[in-house]
Amino acid sequence: MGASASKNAESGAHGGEEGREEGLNDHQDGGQLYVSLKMENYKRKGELIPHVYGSVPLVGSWDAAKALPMERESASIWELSFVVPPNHETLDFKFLLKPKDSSGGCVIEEGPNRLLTRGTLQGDSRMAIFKIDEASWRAYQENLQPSTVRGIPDVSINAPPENVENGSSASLELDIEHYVVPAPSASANSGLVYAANLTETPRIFTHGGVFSNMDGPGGSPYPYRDSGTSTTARLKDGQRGLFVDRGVGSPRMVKSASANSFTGNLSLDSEAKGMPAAAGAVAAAAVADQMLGPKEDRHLAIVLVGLPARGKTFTAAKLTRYLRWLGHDTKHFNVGKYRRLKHGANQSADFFRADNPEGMEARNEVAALAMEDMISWMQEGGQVGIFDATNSTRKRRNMLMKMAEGRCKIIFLETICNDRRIIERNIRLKIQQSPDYADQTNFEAGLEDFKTRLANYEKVYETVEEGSYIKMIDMVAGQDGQIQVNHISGYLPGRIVFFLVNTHLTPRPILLTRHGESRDNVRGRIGGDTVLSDRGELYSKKLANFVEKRLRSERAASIWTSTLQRTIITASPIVGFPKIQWRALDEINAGVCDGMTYEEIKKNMPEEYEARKKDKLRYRYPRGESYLDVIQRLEPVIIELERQRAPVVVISHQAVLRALYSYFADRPLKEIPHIEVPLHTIIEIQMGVTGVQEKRYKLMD
Ligand SMILES: Nc1ncnc2c1ncn2[C@@H]1O[C@H](COP(=O)(O)OP(=O)(O)O)[C@@H](O)[C@H]1O
Ligand SMILES: O=P(O)(O)OC[C@H]1O[C@@](CO)(OP(=O)(O)O)[C@@H](O)[C@@H]1O
Repeated sequence: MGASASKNAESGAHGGEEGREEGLNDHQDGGQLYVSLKMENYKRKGELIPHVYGSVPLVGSWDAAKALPMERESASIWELSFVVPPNHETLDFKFLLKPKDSSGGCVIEEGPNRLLTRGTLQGDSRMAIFKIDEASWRAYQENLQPSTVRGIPDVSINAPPENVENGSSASLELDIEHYVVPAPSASANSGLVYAANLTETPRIFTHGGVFSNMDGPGGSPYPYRDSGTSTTARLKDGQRGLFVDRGVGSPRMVKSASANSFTGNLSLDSEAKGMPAAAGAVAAAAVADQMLGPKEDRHLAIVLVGLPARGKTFTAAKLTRYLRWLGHDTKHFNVGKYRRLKHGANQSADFFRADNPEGMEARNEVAALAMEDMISWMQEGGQVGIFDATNSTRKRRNMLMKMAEGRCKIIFLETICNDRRIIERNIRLKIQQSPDYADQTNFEAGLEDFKTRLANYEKVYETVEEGSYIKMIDMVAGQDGQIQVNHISGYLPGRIVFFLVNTHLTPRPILLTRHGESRDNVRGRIGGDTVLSDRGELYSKKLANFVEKRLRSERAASIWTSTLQRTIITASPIVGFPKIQWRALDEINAGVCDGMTYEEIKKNMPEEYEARKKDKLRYRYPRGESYLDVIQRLEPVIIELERQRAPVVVISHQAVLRALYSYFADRPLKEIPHIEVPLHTIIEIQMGVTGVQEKRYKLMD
């Protein structure tokens, strides 16, 4: 049994530990005491209601009929709270069980009376034993440290104290580089790899086919250099047409291991149609589309349009990452990759002339091949295909629309940039990054060739005026950009527009860290709302020191925390930056398991333990959340992180940071629950013009 007390009747968070009594006496001088008694039983499913009765009128004066019923706090935890004056007379009490329907008599717990003096429970906490089968109830001691953060506003800022050293015992080396540790191999380093290399490989390669180059100027067999694949293209003379193995691949089905996960009520038939691995709004929209939408609308093709070096591949990669993270089955098809594999990576600008019939035919052919691959994949269950090429003439777009007819819905996404300086920078980046110029040792010659290629495209470029489209106009040039949309409707297109409106290229760091070690971390208890351990306190000071040094030269920055006190307290020594509490950043809700150790869950709720072990991503704690639920509620956080132009420090929790990190690092959903996010370590995500880069600092063990 447990009791907690504080001066404030609003507190009383529970953390769950037996035998701790600290913290009470500090809060008993005057005012009222908040007392919270808790009982826990996993086996009884509510036929018996625990009550409290005792020596004072408040709890029935030992009259069982007047005993106070406890309230159900979760599936297995019952709670009774009341307020007493700090100098209240000693309260003797006992727990008793009464049947729900008041039919039979009540059962009073065995053993001596329990004693509450000045809000403190006297003696050892002990199990409550009743003389009926399976009726020993766990009575556990609460976290007695009253919240120190309740009632602080959602946004706050603490100014630097005058002449006060920021925690001398926690001072950092002057050089923060001293704390750098290697990032894991699958880290967030898209900025170092050209995005097109990571796109889909033609099926002809993945399914053992052979690429023909008869109609292209490529010539003899060549090995293809591509950091994203190890594919070697073999060319076979005299072979026309392309071999695409259509008999492969199966729908990506989501099978739920947990009865509570979102597919629980869907028929196998609708599962087989390939629902996304998602919860909440994404799942609801997917179900509605399956049931109500026209068949072709179940698959969406985002077809990029734009001149070279306008950020098409960059945007396509980013959108792919976002949609995948939300749980939409999404693939990025880059026609340039198909072209390089079929015709070689070093075509000169001539290849791209509109009056070069061979070049035109070769380019249309690879575009058609990529489109076919994309549609085949959709027919096997794929949801969103991102088709990345210039598609800069109406004729090419007509070809694509014809191919898509009755098979998928097309939305054109045109990137337009009128800023010469940005285009010049993009061109230089392309020469450095694109495999097209990997063999070109003379940078200036590469530059010249690319500019001629660009001019060839400009001659015949036709902006999109047909069908459904989204135009991003000067979106990276500063605040003056705009998005134009035409004929856009539906859940997913709406989300895509919202995402694109908020993204930009302003370089800035995002620092992700867990709170300092909490008392529950020390005890191995999950969830809860405890304060920090001594080591956790030390980390909070080191973190403040680090943030001050790392963000010294930044004009603006903000600190985001959850609403749980371990993150708020971790942020408290940071001064001079606004702090914002986000409920969305709260740790995964462990529902009825909140406050337990993993061992306790294994022992008391073995089915839950096993179900989570089997499918940690989809498993939803009874009355709590799954990782997929967490991802859903983090979507506004991701949008806001994309929208912010100043640095942000996010102080949150293990599960939440796994989900956020996976977005930046483009890690598959299934890996999210297993990503390592160590305590006392800062993951710095640098957003910039080439993508995302990661750096890690470990401030202490
Ligand atoms: N909307 C945009 N407008 C202009 N430049 C952009 C945009 N988005 C990204 N960029 C920049 O363009 C650079 C080149 O982009 P890339 O995607 O390779 O161009 P494309 O695919 O159009 O040839 C990127 O590294 C990025 O810095
Ligand atoms: O999903 P798993 O691996 O259980 O990790 C999430 C757990 O991490 C913990 C610590 O065990 O997070 P944190 O201390 O960062 O708030 C728990 O509160 C939370 O339930």
